[in-house]
Amino acid sequence: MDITFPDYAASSASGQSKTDMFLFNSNVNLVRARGLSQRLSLPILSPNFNQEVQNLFKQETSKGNPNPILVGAIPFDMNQPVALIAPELSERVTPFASSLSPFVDKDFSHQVAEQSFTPSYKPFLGMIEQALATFKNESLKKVVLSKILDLTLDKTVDIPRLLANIMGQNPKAYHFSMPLENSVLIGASPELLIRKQANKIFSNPLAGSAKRLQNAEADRQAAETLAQSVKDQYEHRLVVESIRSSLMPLVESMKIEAEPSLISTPTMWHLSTHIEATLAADNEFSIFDFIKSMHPTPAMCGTPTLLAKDHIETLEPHQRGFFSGLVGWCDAQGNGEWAIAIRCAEVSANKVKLFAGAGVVPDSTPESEWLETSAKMRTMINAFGIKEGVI
Ligand SMILES: C=C(O[C@@H]1C=C(C(=O)O)C=C[C@H]1O)C(=O)O
Repeated sequence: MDITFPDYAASSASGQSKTDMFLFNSNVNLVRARGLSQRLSLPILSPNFNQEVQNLFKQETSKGNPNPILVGAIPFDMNQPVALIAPELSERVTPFASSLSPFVDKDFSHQVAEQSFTPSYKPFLGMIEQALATFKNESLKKVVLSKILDLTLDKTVDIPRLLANIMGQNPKAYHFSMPLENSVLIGASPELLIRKQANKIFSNPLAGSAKRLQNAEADRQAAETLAQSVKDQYEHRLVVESIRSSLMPLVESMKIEAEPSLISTPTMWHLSTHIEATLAADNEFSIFDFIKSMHPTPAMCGTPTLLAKDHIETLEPHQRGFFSGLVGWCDAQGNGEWAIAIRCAEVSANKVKLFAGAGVVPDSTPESEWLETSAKMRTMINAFGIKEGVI
């Protein structure tokens, strides 16, 4: 790679890094990649997907790359094509926390020229009401419904500067910047679907949310209320149970924290559970086998999965694309990391799409789901330095 890791902050701050650069940082691994050697764009559920991945790695190795990787994004709907590439150049390093969050760029700001929600306020409330009515006569337990905020900004977004600001404001998040065909998918996700390191698997599902508050005492109260909330604990349990049952047939042993803990981002509180599993030494699973079995979890889709997915398709007026899908990387040995594509934006020049979803269960209320989804958009609103009250 032409830029060594320690000068990353400087290069991104001075705009040397281009919008065609892929970056994924988990604070365990920092992966940067540039250029296209090969593209993979079939759905992950295609019967020949794993074979295509293997062929691609073989070809990369025969081109003289001893450690090829695949980087990119997997959509919410696994029947849609992935956007994965084998890059021309890549590097994977262990990041040093001190050089990862260069600074919060106070001068980075944007004005909003136009904005619109899909669905807008009233239809969003109607969508949640329809979901609540469904709980009464179907076996649906939870469905995650989302909205999109389309913004037209006063100027073209400087992607490297936005990325530096995302990292500065959210040092503990999974940072990503992924070039798509006509846009860049960029964000700071708090949620890890899977990290695979040799025969160890880690997952950190979140579900159950509360907005952070300015006043320290009120903020602490909000966290306390979330921890005690029967509704949020139920929403969370559905996710953990689903991950447990999808991992069970593939692993030798599994450790799941008995109780969820509270985690915070600069804008939200969440209930979080750490899951760790060990695979049999002679296992031949690829990381994509785990993804196919785990994704989409009830944190992004609902319970039961297929029924919830049908309801999402009927109720949401928009296509999710890569939102609530996955962003990450993997190598030919089956190691890799995939974060959930939330708290992110799709940026194309001065056009920005923000996305946020919320888990709806029988105790949900339409207004609070509207407020929760708006609060989740704050991560990216703050990263763009948008000061006026758009949400
Ligand atoms: C869907 C999103 O967030 C997810 C939904 C959550 C919830 O419903 O409480 C919490 C964290 C995430 O798993 C999002 O941020 O858009």
